[in-house]
Amino acid sequence: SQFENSAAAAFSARQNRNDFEGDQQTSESVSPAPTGTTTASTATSGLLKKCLPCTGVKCVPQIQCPAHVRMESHEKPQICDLPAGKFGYCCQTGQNHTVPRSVSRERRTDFPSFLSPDVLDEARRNFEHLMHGVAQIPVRRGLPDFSHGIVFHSTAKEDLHNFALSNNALEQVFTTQLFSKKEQVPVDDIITNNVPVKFTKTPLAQHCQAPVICRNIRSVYRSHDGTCNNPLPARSHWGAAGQPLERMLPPAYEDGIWNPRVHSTDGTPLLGARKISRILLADIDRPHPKYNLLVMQFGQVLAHDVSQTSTVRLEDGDLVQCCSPGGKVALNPQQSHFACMPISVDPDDEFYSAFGVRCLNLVRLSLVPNPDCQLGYGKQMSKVTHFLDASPVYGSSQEAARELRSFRGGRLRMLNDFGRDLLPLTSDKKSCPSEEAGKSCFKSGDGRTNQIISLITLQILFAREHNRVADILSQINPSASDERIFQEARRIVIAEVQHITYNEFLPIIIGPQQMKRFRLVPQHQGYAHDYSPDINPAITNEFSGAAYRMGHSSVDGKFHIRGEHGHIDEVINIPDVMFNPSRMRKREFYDDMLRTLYSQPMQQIDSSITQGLSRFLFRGDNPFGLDLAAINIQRGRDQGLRTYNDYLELMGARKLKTFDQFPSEIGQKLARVYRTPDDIDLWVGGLLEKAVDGGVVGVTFAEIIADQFARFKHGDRYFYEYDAAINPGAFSPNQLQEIRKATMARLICDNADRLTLQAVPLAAFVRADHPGNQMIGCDDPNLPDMNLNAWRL
Ligand code: HEM
Ligand SMILES: [Ca+2]
Repeated sequence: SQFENSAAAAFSARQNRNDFEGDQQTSESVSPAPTGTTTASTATSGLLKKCLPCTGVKCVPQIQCPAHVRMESHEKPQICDLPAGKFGYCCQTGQNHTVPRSVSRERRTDFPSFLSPDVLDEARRNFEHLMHGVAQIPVRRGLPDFSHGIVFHSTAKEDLHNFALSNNALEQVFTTQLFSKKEQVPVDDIITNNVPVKFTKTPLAQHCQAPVICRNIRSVYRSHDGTCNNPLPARSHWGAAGQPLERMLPPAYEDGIWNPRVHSTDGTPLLGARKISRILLADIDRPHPKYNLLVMQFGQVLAHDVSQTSTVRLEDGDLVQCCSPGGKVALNPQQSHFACMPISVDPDDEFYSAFGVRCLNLVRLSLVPNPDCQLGYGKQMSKVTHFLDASPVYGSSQEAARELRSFRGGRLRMLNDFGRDLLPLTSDKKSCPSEEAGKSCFKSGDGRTNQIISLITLQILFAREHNRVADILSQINPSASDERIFQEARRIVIAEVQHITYNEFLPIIIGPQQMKRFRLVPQHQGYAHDYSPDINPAITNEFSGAAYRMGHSSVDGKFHIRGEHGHIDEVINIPDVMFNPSRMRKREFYDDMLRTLYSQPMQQIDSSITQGLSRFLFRGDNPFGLDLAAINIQRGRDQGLRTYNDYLELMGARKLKTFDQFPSEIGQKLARVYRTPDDIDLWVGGLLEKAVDGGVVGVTFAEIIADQFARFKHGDRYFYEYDAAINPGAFSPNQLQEIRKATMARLICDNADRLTLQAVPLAAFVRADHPGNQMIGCDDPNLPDMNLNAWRL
C-alpha cells in the first residue's frame, strides 16, 4: 500500500536515544509521526499529511496491536492518525499478540492431536513426586520472608481455594512440558497458543475452570468478584478474581512453557538479580520538584485494587523456603521445592556480606488452569478483581464483603478507637507477622493493608468515605434498606476512585500525550461511549511485573512527620512501619500521616531505589531485610517477561544495538551486568528512561500503563462515565455531574479527624509549595463538594 513506505520511514525516523535519564536534549519521541513519503517536516505536526481513516476497525497505538511484531513487513497494518498528532495502526488483531492462523507461518502438524495415556501417567507420577518428594521447609514467623508471604495473602478460605487451583494448573503445565519434550513441539507454537491438544476427555479436564453462569446480566451493581461484567456469556469471567494475567507479548521462558529465562541471548548465564540491583539501582535522594508522596501512596492503593498475584505453597498451605537458615546458602536442587527461584548474593556484596547472607528467598508465582482447557504455557493468577473497582475497600468476593459489612445503615464495620473510626482488627493470624496482643493488624478488603502504615492511612480514608456517603444516603432515604444503601454507597465510592484516578492521578504518571492517544481523558459533560466487549480488562504481566512497579522508585526511605506548625516531630524509617500498625492508635497519627503524604515530596521515578526497600524490606526485628529491586527483577523472569528491547519494538521504536546509546555512566554500568542490550530486564530498562513530557515515567512504562488503564476503562461495562445503553447501573446526568466534582483534596478533608489537619493543597497530589498550587481550608466553599441530594432513591 501507499502507506508502507511512510510507515517504514517513520519507524526509522524514530528515537535518537533521547529518552534516557541524564540526557539533556529535549525532543518529542513518543512515537514517530507519519512523514508521508518525502518531507523533513516531522517536527511540526501542522504540516503533516493525514493518513486514511481505518475502515471497520479502530485506530490504536502500536502497543495495543501487539500482533504487528510478528507480522512480515507486507502484512503490517495500515497506519492511521491518533489524537495528539501521533500515528497508530488500523488494528485487525486487537489485543491478541499472535498473528491469526491464516497469515502465520506453517505450523508443525505431525505431532499427535491428543494426550496418550502414557504421557498422562508419566506426568502424573512426576507431579506426585514433585509435590511430595521434596523437603517441606516452611518459613518461620518473624523473618522478612514471612512478611513477604503476607503480601500474597487474602483470606484463609480464598487461599485454600487458590492453592488447589494452582496445583491443578501446575499439573497441566508439567504435562505440557512432558508432551512438548517427547514430541519436540517448537517453542514458537507453544508461546503463540498454537498447540491445539485438549485436556478434555483426560483426567486433567476436571481441572479446567467451569464457565461462569450469570443469573442477571443486567444487574445494577457490579458483582464483588468481577464476574458478569462482560455481557457475552463466553466472557463472563473476564476481569474476575482468580483469572489469569494477560500478556502483551508471548512469554520468554527457556522452554516456552514455564522454565524461567536463565541465559543471555549469547548463551551465557544471565547475571543475578541482586547484582543488577546493587550495581545499577543505587539509593540517591532525588525529591520530585512537583509531586508529593500521596502520588506514591495512592498509586500503591491502585496497584492493590487491580492486581494481587500469589506464590506456590507447600502441601499444607505453608510458605516455601528456598534458602538455608539465615540465608547462608540456597538449598540444593534435590532438597528444594520445585517452585524455588531464590536470588543469589555474591560474597563481595557490600551489604549482605556482613551478615554472611548468600541467598534471598523467592518462590514462583502460582498459576491458573489453562482457560482454553488445552496444552499451553503457565498463566499467572490474580486473586483480586482486575477492574478498578475499589476492591481493597470491599474485598474481591461476596464472602469477603460480608465479613467487612456491619449490615446496619449500609455501613462497613469499623473499630471505634476513642471516637475515631479505624479499620476493624483482624483475627487472621496469617495476615499479621506478630501474634502479640496489642500489635494486631487491621482488616480490610485487601490482605496487604498492613504492609506500610501510610497504606493503612488511605485504606482507613476510603472506608470512612464509604460510611460518610452511606450515612448521608440514609438520611436522604430513610426507608431504604441496608443492602440498597450499601450498594449505592459502594457504587459512588468506586466512581470517585475512578474519577480521581483518570482525572487527577493518571495524567501525573503518564503525561497528557498518552492520556489523549489512549483516549483516557475524562469528559466534562455527558456520557462516554467507548466501551467495547472485545477489550479484555485483565492485568497484563508487563504491567504488574514491571511497568507499574515504577512506584517502588517513588518511595522515600523516611517519613518526616511534621507538627501542625511545620517543624519536624519525628523521622520514621519506613521498615519500622512495615507490618507494624501500632502507631495508628496514637490519636493524632492519622491526620499527621495525611499531612506528611501531601507535604513531603515523592522521590523521582528513576534508577534510584531507597535502601528501605532494597536492603531492609520487611526487616522487622532482623538486622537485614529483603531487596525489593532484586525481587522485581527476579519476578519479571518468573513471569516470563520479555526483555526491554522487545517492548521498544512493540511500541514502534528501534531496538538498542549498543550500550553507548545510553549516557556513558549508565552504559558502563549496564555493560557490567548484561552481555548485550538484548538482555536488559524490562523493569530495569524502563526505569533508566527519562520521563515523558508532563509525566513521571519514561515512554515504555507510560505506554504499558496507558494500555492497562485503557483496558480498565474501555473494557469495564460498569465504568462510571457510561450511559444506560452500556452500563445497567449508569448514573443519571445529574449524578454524573456530582461525581465529576470529586477530588482527592475533598476526600482528605471529608475523612480527616480534623485534629491537626484543617487544610489541604487544592491539587492534592502536587506539593503545596509548587507555584500555582495553594492550601485551601477544609471548610472553604471553594473546595468542590459532591451534593448527594442527587441520590434520592
Ligand atoms: C510503600 C512501599 C511499598 C512496598 C514495601 C512494596 C512492596 C511490594 C512487595 C513486597 C511486592 C511483592 C513483590 C514480589 O514478590 O513480586 C510488591 C508488588 C507490587 N508493587 Fe509494591 N510496594 C510498595 C509500594 C508500591 C507502589 C507505590 C506501587 C505503585 C505505584 C507498587 C506497585 C506494585 C505492584 C504493581 C506489584 C505487583 C503486585 C502483584 O501483581 O502481585 N508498590 N510491592
Ligand atoms: Ca479491583
